[in-house]
Amino acid sequence: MGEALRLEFSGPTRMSDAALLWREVAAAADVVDEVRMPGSGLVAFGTFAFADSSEKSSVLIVPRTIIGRRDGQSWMTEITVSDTDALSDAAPTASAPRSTPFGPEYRLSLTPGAESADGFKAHVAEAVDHIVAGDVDKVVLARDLHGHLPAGADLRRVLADLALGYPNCWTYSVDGLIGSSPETLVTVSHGSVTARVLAGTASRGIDAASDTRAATDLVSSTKDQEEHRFAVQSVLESLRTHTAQVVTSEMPFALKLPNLWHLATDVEGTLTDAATSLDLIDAMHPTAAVAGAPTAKATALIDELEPFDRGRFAGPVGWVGADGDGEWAIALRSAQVEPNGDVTAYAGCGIVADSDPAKELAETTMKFRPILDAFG
Ligand SMILES: C=C(O[C@H]1C=CC=C(C(=O)O)[C@@H]1O)C(=O)O
Repeated sequence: MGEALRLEFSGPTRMSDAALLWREVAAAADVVDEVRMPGSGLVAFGTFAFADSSEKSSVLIVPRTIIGRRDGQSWMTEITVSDTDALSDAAPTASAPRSTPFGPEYRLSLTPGAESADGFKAHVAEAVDHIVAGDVDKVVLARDLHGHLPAGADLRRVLADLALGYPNCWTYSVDGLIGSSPETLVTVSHGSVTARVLAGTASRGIDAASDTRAATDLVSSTKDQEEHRFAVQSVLESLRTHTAQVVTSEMPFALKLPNLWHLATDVEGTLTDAATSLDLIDAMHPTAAVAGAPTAKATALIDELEPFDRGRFAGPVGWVGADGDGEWAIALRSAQVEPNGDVTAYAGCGIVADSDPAKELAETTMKFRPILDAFG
């Protein structure tokens, strides 16, 4: 709740700049932390733009008040900035913030934005041509939906729906970016590094038998395995300079979400240097799960084919503590809510040589479901 400190970044060095500045902020802070749990004490919440050239800012926000809960224990952290006049009214409050009832119910419909359904299929077909021609191995293409929030709409309604509907995902809300992501970019905790890589998707079955078949087919699909392999390789490569003893599950497993199945691989390693979670997101973003492979060629093709700025969609979203530990998800199944009420939602899919434009379009529809249901 509130903002004690807001740090903004942009351009290709947005994450390394954030890592540097956060070290300075943390070193200058006086922290009294009796709880000593991940997320207690000084914490910043962040969301970073996907592209180096994005118009959208990347931010680290230190709230004035944080209510934390972990393993059955709850705490409250109050944060003030002592040497800034503008924040001199940020004196700690003696009592916990009061809860307020949700605002009135509302519904929001989202309609195609800069990329129509037909436009998306045409771009997927173009991407397949590039892959077959050997220009790139995999590229992740997205489309966008737009809407406008009614005045005074209480976003907590949408967040509550997401959190309750997608309990095994990360529900997030940072500077207007909201969503429920199933994919961890990286978690850093006391020298250990973990990540969950997702790529490869199938719809849920309509009954138990067809659902099991959908999962089995996904695990044995060569198209999805290929899509997944690129994503795991990109994570392992980017972790290499900072970690040792990196282990992964031997075979990708099928991860069940309420709206779909994903191919998933868990990765675990040990930090070999003083890298913080911000240094790691800088090293890892963008993985092949959201950009493609090889990275530079895939991001160039995204720039060429997608008719919009992704903003913070598919960028890192999460938190960092004073010691640099933190948890960062990839901002998938997301929507950006602007202060004027404009809403843009995004969903994309990995395109490989065997991709079929109509199936990829259907996959984006499945991936929009968490956001559409929460607003609808
Ligand atoms: C790009 C998205 O999903 C990525 C993560 C999991 C599975 C994916 C896929 O199967 O294409 C994508 O790589 C998205 O949800 O917008």
